[in-house]
Amino acid sequence: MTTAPALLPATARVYVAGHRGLVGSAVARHLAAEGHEVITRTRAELDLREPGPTARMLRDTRPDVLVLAAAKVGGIMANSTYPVEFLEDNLRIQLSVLAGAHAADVDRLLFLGSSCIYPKHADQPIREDALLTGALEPTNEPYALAKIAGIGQVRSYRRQYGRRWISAMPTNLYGPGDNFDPETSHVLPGLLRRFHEAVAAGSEEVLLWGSGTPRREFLHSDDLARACVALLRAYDGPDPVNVGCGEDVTIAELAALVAEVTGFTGRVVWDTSRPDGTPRKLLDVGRLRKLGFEPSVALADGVRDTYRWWLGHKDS
Ligand SMILES: NC(=O)C1=CN([C@@H]2O[C@H](COP(=O)(O)OP(=O)(O)OC[C@H]3O[C@@H](n4cnc5c(N)ncnc54)[C@H](OP(=O)(O)O)[C@@H]3O)[C@@H](O)[C@H]2O)C=CC1
Ligand SMILES: C[C@H]1O[C@H](OP(=O)(O)OP(=O)(O)OC[C@H]2O[C@@H](n3cnc4c(=O)[nH]c(N)nc43)[C@H](O)[C@@H]2O)[C@@H](O)[C@@H](O)C1=O
Repeated sequence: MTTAPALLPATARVYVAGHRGLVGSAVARHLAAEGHEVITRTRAELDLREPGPTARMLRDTRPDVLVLAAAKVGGIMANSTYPVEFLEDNLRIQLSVLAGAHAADVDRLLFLGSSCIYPKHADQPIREDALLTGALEPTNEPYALAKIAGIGQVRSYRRQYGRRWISAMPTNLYGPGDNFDPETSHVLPGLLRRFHEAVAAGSEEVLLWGSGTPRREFLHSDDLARACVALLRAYDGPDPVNVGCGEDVTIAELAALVAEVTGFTGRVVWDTSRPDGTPRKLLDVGRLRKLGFEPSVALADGVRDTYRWWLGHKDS
């Protein structure tokens, strides 16, 4: 009787696509710390939207495992302002990377989607089977559609070719290496920067977006990386797996925490001309917990750690 090879052999060579990003850098760090050879290419070396060069690189390097953490990513305003890039760049990256990985016989592949693939008014906490049961949140529908297509690609390669490929759906992420641009970032780095600059300028007031009432769940990128490794090691099924911490906060509560961390004591004013986005997207993380994963970074610690990182890097 032959047994299937281990899902993540200790000697596996792993290509981390997007290794300079928030997620890719954390995943690459964790895999390297566990002794894996990590293969990387910068965007200047390889534009993953291009199928020919992507297929050639994969054929030449022959990774055993691929983590797709390269994508067009951004906060609510970036998604609303550049819907074409959020749809097309992501579709193109997914098409060229997955087809190239199949041609290069990559045994294990982890595709990263996002909690925004679920319907805007899904029951909370959101289970994986809520996928495709209702209308999406308009501010990020193009991005969500590309990510839903990616889940479909993974499932199709599994069904037609027996590939041991999987999909993970992370909640909102943050950590060292995040994007702190005030217009295109996600809320957490955006708030750290706004509050920091208000303190530096001696301002009494900080202007934040929306109403402050939407709820979001935040996971540190180190926890996400640990979850990715756990999934590669233990999971081999067609359904996506939610990755979160199981708790959420309102944006107003997050603002209070960031004010405390940055030392801001003034007033918060809400700019309701900016979108709120989805009212709530707390993930049901039961499936991930069954694999033995528990997050280890508390939000307050993670925010402090990310603020420290940014203070050390903001001028470089
Ligand atoms: N951040 C979050 O809150 C969440 C992220 N995710 C998912 O996690 C994954 C990683 O996101 P995150 O790390 O935050 O994103 P980042 O923007 O931090 O990193 C994305 C990486 O992809 C690379 N990249 C983008 N386009 C191309 C391209 N055409 N060719 C080659 N490389 C490219 C970027 O390269 P360069 O550095 O050169 O720009 C960057 O290294 C994505 O799939 C995202 O959807 C899911 C849920 C939440
Ligand atoms: C990860 C996830 O990220 C995005 O969805 P989002 O969760 O809505 O994104 P966000 O982090 O940008 O905002 C969260 C909330 O925070 C409020 N908010 C207040 N003040 C600021 C602020 O200064 N910046 C930002 N960005 N938001 C702010 C903002 O109005 C909103 O109510 C999509 O890309 C989606 O596709 C996706 O996958």
